[in-house]
Amino acid sequence: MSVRVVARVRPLLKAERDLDVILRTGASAAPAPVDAKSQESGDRKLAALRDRDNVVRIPNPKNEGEEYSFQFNAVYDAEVAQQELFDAEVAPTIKHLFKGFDVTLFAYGVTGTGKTHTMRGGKSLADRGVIPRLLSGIYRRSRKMEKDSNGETTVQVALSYYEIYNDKVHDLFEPPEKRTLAGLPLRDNGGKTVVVGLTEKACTSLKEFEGLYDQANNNRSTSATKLNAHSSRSHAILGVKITIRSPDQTRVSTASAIDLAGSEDNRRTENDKERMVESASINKSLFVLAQCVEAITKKQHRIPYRESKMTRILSLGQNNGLTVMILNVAPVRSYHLDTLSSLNVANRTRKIEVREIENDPIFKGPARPAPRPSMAASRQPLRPLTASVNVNMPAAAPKDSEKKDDAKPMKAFSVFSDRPQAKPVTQIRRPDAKRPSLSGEAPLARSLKPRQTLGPSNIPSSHADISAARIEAMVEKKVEEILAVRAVSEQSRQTQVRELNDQLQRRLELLEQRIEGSEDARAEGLSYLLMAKQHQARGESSSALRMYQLALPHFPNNEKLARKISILKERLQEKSSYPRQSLATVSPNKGKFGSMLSLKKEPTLTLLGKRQADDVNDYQMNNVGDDGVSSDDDILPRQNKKRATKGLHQNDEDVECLDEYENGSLSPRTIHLLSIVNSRDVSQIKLLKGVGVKKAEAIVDCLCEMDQTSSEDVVSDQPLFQVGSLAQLSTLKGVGVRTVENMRNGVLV
Ligand SMILES: Nc1ncnc2c1ncn2[C@@H]1O[C@H](COP(=O)(O)OP(=O)(O)OP(=O)(O)O)[C@@H](O)[C@H]1O
Repeated sequence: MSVRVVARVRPLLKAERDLDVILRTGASAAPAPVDAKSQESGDRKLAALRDRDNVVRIPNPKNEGEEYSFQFNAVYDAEVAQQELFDAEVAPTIKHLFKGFDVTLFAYGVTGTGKTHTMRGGKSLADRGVIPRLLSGIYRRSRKMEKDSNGETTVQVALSYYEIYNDKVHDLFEPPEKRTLAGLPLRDNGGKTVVVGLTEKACTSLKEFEGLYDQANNNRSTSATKLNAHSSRSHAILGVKITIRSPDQTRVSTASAIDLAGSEDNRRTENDKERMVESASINKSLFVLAQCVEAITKKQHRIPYRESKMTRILSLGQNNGLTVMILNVAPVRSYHLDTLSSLNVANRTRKIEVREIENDPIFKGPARPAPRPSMAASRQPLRPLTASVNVNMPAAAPKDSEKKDDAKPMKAFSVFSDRPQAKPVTQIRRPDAKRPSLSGEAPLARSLKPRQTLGPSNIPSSHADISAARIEAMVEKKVEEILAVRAVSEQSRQTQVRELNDQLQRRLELLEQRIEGSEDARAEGLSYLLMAKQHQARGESSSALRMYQLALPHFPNNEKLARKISILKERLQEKSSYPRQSLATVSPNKGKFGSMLSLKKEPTLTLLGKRQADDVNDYQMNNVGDDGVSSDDDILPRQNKKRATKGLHQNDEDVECLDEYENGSLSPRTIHLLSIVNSRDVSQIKLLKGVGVKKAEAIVDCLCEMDQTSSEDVVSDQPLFQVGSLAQLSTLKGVGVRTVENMRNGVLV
């Protein structure tokens, strides 16, 4: 089925005069065939409505004696009310919508020709445009469907509404301050172009719709121009998605109602810079639309859809379902060339075929094989309407006029060269019927030369003899357009660059963080390795093993490290099978846990006792195998007897300290010091006087080993090992008496 194209001529506005009317509408010499089926079904009224006047006639701008005529599916003159247009063109599409077909309705035309009036309309009931009437029809049909099915079928209506302003998509359901510079992105989804991140609002009644629609329209970009006090500066697209759920299937279809911005001649609009930029963007997208239409009808390989967001979304000729184009035209001379250009585009659009394919329903229950799985996704082939040859040429066109045109090149539209006819002024009515007629004024019509020029896309092919002045004007217009387009692209390029910079900056930061993170992790791993080596060098194999194991996650694929760990494990296992009795016999005080645990059991260890313990330690160290691996060596802290004896009597503090060593009574200072050590918190311990990070770590490691060994060898829920005295503290690995003194002296209580 081809795109249905209907023309609507608007009435004269207050500032326009009857004398300037140049358009004529009239019945085609070859009326469109009335659908036999609809007659049979008794729908004669609709058939009559649609079989109305279907030709628009416009004089040749260069020779007023000649007239071009364009035939459309229907033509609605100035007297046609909103209701009539809706009943004839839009109401019939609603039933298709409910059968699962998508419907696209769009208004096309020059600025100020009545597109918004047609689509949105006025506030009064009679003035309501196509969109509110469409919604009203949808709700009425939904209620009926739900009622007829006794509530088994439900219909949900959801709305989306967005505009394309300066080739950026903005959600009209969102307030303008939420807009981003780049607008919303488009994506291709199964052959359809979708806007990503668009708000979809469920809407249950016409009243709710009116509220939403009015609110959203306040967000639309409109401005006053010289040609239209409320000119739309954007293309507005309303999507009405209906979801019909019956017990066995769900059908989704969408009606898209599009109010395109109108093309404008900037010499007539006297637009300022901002309006110029908008205008250039509007003109560019409409120019691309015209190019798409031309490319489709000429069966060209490449259709430039992607050159503008509007053409991408409209996807004329690629969208399934039904498409109705309403061409809005102004009847007056000041629009002469623009009207001619619009008529040309619309005339070509008629030849575009649209596949009448309904959306696939979603079945409930077990999955059914899709009837044509490839069809839903594949795009339809583009082809011109084959039966549309010379559609504008009325069958009864005068033969002599054909002969007369023999020598001329073929025209895309028919030309009547009969005598100038009386202008059907009665057809072009002003909206305000009470307005006094100006027909008595001096006939200025002829003196008013059209100031606008044709764009290169829409110059009729017969215009071989265009005057130099006209060419100059065309060139001037084109240059202006190109400059404005450049301004738009420069603006968007700068935006892109800014966004790119932001993105790059963010990525750089992330990268830095990652590198820093990995470097930190590597440094940590290396420090574990270093500590492991130090432990190993000291013969503390189990500590070394622990450090190697801690290093392993930082070097996950390091075979050497894995090998070291397994060797150490083996050695430790071998050693753990050594008889422990030897130790027990050496020092009955220590029991089987070695010196530290014996210290734990003897918190009041004296220096003498300590020395005895040291002797045992030395003995044990001597019993360690060559490889330094021993079951107890890692548990037994080394002593620094020399340092202990040397530093104990240095001052009063030392004396107090010595007392504590000897009698085990703990001062608040010592209790505090021990609580810090027992906290096993490296960050706290390293702050103690004379203790750096390494020493703090060594202390914590030593305590952890004690915990581990205690829990492994004694009882699993053994409480953590606690250092109970200064003496005990001084026996820890890396801590001598001197260190204990320092630590204690530094503690403030
Ligand atoms: N059929 C009509 N009956 C009465 N008034 C009309 C009709 N069509 C258009 N008008 C009037 O013409 C003027 C311009 O119409 P409108 O704003 O709809 O044009 P437009 O094509 O949407 O313009 P733009 O592209 O600049 O947005 C308005 O004042 C509108 O009320």
